[in-house]
Amino acid sequence: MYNNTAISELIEAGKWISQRGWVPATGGNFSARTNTGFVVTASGFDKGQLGSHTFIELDHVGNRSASAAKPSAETELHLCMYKLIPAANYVLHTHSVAATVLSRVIKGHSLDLHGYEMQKSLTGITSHLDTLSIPIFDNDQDIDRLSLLVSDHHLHTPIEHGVLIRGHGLYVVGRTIGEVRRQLEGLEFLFACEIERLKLVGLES
Ligand SMILES: CSC[C@@H](O)[C@@H](O)C(=O)COP(=O)(O)O
Ligand SMILES: [Zn+2]
Repeated sequence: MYNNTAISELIEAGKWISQRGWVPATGGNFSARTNTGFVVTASGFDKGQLGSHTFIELDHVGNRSASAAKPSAETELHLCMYKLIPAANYVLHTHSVAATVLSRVIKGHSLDLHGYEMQKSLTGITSHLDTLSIPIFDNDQDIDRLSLLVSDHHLHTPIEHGVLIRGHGLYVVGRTIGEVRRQLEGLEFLFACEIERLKLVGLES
């Protein structure tokens, strides 16, 4: 993947994600694997108004070439995903209301969804009877420590679609820009459904 292609795809994705309200107030960050490493959004920009100057190039181990802009504060989590999941070529991190609230309301270490036809929008899920499990990690301002936790977890339970960070947001991965966008949209739909369901039946159901 060439840097310019990746950057254009992420700029487009950023507009779409922002229109849906999933990256308010500069929240969120995006990246794509490239021939030389990966590109990640620079820190503190509105992710709905990205331009080529709002991306930072990093190599395979996360070292960056000299640049005036600062890479995302959560770059280490993107690097972590690329190291853990060889098939992941895109990582989108969003801060939707649904992901933020649901990850707080569920007290355990995973959100387990079943019974929804739309689970099939996630790669590898073929039935509403399957369980779609998204791990939840407690938020931590120390992103290196959080990344280590994610890496340790992956050793016994491989991350397939993404992870939730409690009270913070979602990280979703994909092989292509189309796949990562579909998985993000599918998960957001399911999170919204699950919140509505829990409001009606209560947390224990
Ligand atoms: C707007 S506060 C959110 C940030 O702390 C962070 O969680 C985030 O997603 C954006 O950080 P950034 O450094 O712009 O990539
Ligand atoms: Zn964030």
